[in-house]
Order: sequence, then structure tokens, then C-alpha cells
Amino acid sequence: EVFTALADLEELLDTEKVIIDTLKNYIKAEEQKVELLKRYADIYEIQHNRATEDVQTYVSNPINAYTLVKRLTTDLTELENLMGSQISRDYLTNISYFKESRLFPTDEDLNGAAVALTRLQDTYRLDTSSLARGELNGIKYSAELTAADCFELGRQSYNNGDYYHTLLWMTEANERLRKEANQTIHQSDILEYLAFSTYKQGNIHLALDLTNKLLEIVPTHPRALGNKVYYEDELQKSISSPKKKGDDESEDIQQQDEVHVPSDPYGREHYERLCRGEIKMPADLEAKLKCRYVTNNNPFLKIAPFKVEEAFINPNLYIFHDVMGDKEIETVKRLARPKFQRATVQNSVTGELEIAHYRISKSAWLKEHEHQHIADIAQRVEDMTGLSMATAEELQVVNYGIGGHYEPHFDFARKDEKNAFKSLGTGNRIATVLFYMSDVPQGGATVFPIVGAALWPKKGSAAFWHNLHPSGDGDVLTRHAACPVLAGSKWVSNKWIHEVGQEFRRPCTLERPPEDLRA
Ligand SMILES: O=C(O)CCC(=O)C(=O)O
Ligand SMILES: [Fe+2]
Repeated sequence: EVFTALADLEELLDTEKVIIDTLKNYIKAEEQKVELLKRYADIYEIQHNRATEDVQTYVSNPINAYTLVKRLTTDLTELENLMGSQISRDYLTNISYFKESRLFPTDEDLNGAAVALTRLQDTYRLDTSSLARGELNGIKYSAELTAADCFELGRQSYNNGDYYHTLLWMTEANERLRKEANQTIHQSDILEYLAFSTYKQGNIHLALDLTNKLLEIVPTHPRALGNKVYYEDELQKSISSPKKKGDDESEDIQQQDEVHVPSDPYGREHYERLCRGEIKMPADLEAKLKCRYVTNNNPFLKIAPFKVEEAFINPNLYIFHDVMGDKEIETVKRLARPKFQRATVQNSVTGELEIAHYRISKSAWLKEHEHQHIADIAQRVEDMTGLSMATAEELQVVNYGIGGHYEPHFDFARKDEKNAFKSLGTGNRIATVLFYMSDVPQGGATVFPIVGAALWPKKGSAAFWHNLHPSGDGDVLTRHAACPVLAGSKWVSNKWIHEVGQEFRRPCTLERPPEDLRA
């Protein structure tokens, strides 16, 4: 579960430091052992050479006779003990202590991190070679990947049955390997994955070529020999009964890339374009948007009114600027860290909270009595929105790690959903206030795919919208998502405000919106 939040990755670096020290100490101990063995060998050799100069004289000397025998008895036993000593044992124990701790990554984490990287690759259309050079959208952030690193990404994709990414990363591994002075992986390993995933993607010809190349390097490779026969057979069959056009999966994939599919607002393509910032707001709408100072008739706000920006109309999305201070942000982060759990979502059938791949982040809940800052934030939300906090949920704090995201969803519970709010007696989630507690260098927008709106995180600001129509029906246009974080760490906290208690502040109406706008 380490990969879901950057906060945990920071702690992992501390663990890694201890492991590096352990490794260095172990190497030192092994070096001392080898030094000692060298000294023994030298002494043996000197004595031995002296003896062989004049064997007769040497052995006839009783002292020499004694030392020769001693060298081959007690000295040798000591030597044997030294050679066989398990210096590594203590150091290994030290390492396994860390491996057993809660905060040590597992193979599952490695898989999660690899999947996150391929998700980013797709969402932000990142080219494999640039990624391998440590670049994100032309900006170099990290060290380059070795051929072995790329190979591992390919292998993880392969294990997930994702042959498309296997091909991308194995091809990159092969490219990188050609330039490596100290090769980090065997080409035959790469070729094996490359050949098989090429076959899986429907290109038997190329799969056969790659297998032949593998057999040039390792002529007795058992799997390659078997596959070669199999591919040749398949090709033979396809010659005698040619496939219909369109059967070839690799062709399909290429076609998808070329044909421009108009965006379906519910589709993946549209969502990803919004995340990439490719969908601009219509100019006539942009012209209508205003910025205001808001006092909400609150005497305190006359002195320091809120700076509110309209970010979208229908649904009305607002951005409040500078509504959470750096000190408050630090408090919220500090209190949340030890409570972080992998974020959950409510199963709409059972009503149970569960972990889902479409929401990857860590979250924690903070109560007002935990710190004055948390109480202040709740009061501020009341002042900002004019809504009562009496039935609001606690402050939810969320940290998104590598590729962390939350796919399109509604914050309110739909009519057909089994929901926990009913038993709370607080009504549905009438409105959301989402505080951005960090800047995000790349990615991480909050997007509303149905209407094509995108809000970009800015530290200290907050987004606000109503989830329900005044009639109490859910507003389908508020469907929104947190795009995957491409660079940086994204911290948000949110306050979900409920219906009960708002009767006089946001009176409900009998008038209902058209059927297709309610949920
Ligand atoms: O993090 C974001 O940008 C949105 C989060 C969100 O929609 C949620 O937590 O319900
Ligand atoms: Fe949400």
C-alpha cells in the first residue's frame, strides 16, 4: 500500500538510508575477512617458497617441521572457520527486520507503481523514450531508467496481461541496452517477452523474427524452440486459410490512433483530454465569468472579504482564493499523516466501504476538537458558503501519490444507491468544498467531464459547488474526477455539506430540473 501516497514514500527513503548503511558495513566486514585471508595466504606462500628452495635443510630443522605441521593443523582450522564464517547473517537479519515492517514495499506495490506509470503514460500521452530519459512533458525530473528498469516495467505489464505496454517497455529496454557499456540485462530475456507479447498483439510474423533472433543468441532456449515451431505452424495455417481483414489486433490498435473519435462526454478519451488541458472553455462562457469580493452579509467579512472567482456556469463552480493559510495546511498535514489509510469508496449495492482501483490515494478524517485550525476551517466553510456545518462531515484529508487519481464520480448518493447518509439522518451531500493544499507541477486537475470544466490546484485556494438542485435531486452535471498526478504531490482536504440544517439557508423548491439533469 506504499505507492498510494507520497507521504509514505518519504519515509521509505529513511528506511533505504539504513539499508545502504547496513550494506556498506557488511561490505567492510567482508573486506576485513578477505584481508585476513590474504595475510594467511601470503604467510603460507613465503614459508612454502623458503621450504622448496632447499627441501632437505628445511624439513630437517625441527622448528620448521613443527611450524609446517602447525600450519596444516590448528592454523588451517582457523582458516577454515574464517572462510566459512557467515558474516552476512547479522546484516541479513537487520534487513529482514525492515522488510517485515508495515512500511516496506511488496511485489504488489511494485506492480501498483508500474501500473501508475503506464496510466500516466496513457492519460498524458507520454512517449516511452522520453519517460525512460526521466522526462515528463519535456521537463527532466529524474535520473534515466536503465535497460533493466524498462525491462521490469515491461515484465510487470506482462504479468497484468497488458501486452500493449509490455511491447512499449521491452522495445525501450532493447534500445537502451544497445547503448549500455555495462549491460544491466540479457538481451535474450528482453527478446523472449518481446516475441511473446508481439504474438499476443497479433503479429505472428514479427514474433517469429524475434524468436529467431533469440535463438541466434541462445540456440538451445527451450521455450523459444517450442514457440518457433508453434508460430511457424500458425503462419502456415493462416496462409492456407487467410484471416478476414480486421482480425489482426495490431492493425486495430494503429487504426485507433489515427482516427479522431469525437469525444463522448462520458468516455475515457474526453476525460483524458480534459486532464491534459486540451479542452478550452467556450469563449462566450468565459466572457460571462466574474471575480468578486464576497462578504455574505457577515460583518467580519466586511474587513477581509473572500476573493471568489466564477470558474463555470451550470453547474456553478467557484474558486475561493487564499482561504487556507500555510500554517493551517501544515497542521492539517501533520494531523493526517499518522491516520492515513488507503481511501475507500462506498459500494452502491451493499453500501459497504471498500478499496477500489479507481480511487488511488490515502485519506484521513479530522475532527474540529483535534486542533483550533480544524475548527477554524469548518467555520470558514460556513462563512464562505452560507451553509450550516451542523450536519457536515469531518474534514477529509487526501494525499495522492504517483499516478494517484479518482475517476469520474458524483459526491452525492443517487436515488437507486444504498447509502449510509440515510441512517445518519443528515440528508444527501448538498455541496462540496475542496481545499487545495499544494500546488501540483503537472497533472492533478479536478475535472467535470460532462460540461468540460477543469480546475487546476493552487495552494491555499478552494473549489465550491452544489451537488444537488434546489429540489434535492442530484445534479448530473457535477460528475467530476481527480486526474492522475503526473509530477509532485497533491494534497487536498474537503468538507462535504449535508442537506439537513440548510432549510432556511438554501430553501428547497418544488420545481424540478428536467429528468436528464437529475440523478
Ligand atoms: O482531488 C480532487 O481534485 C477531487 C477529489 C474528489 O472529487 C473527492 O474526494 O470526492
Ligand atoms: Fe468528489
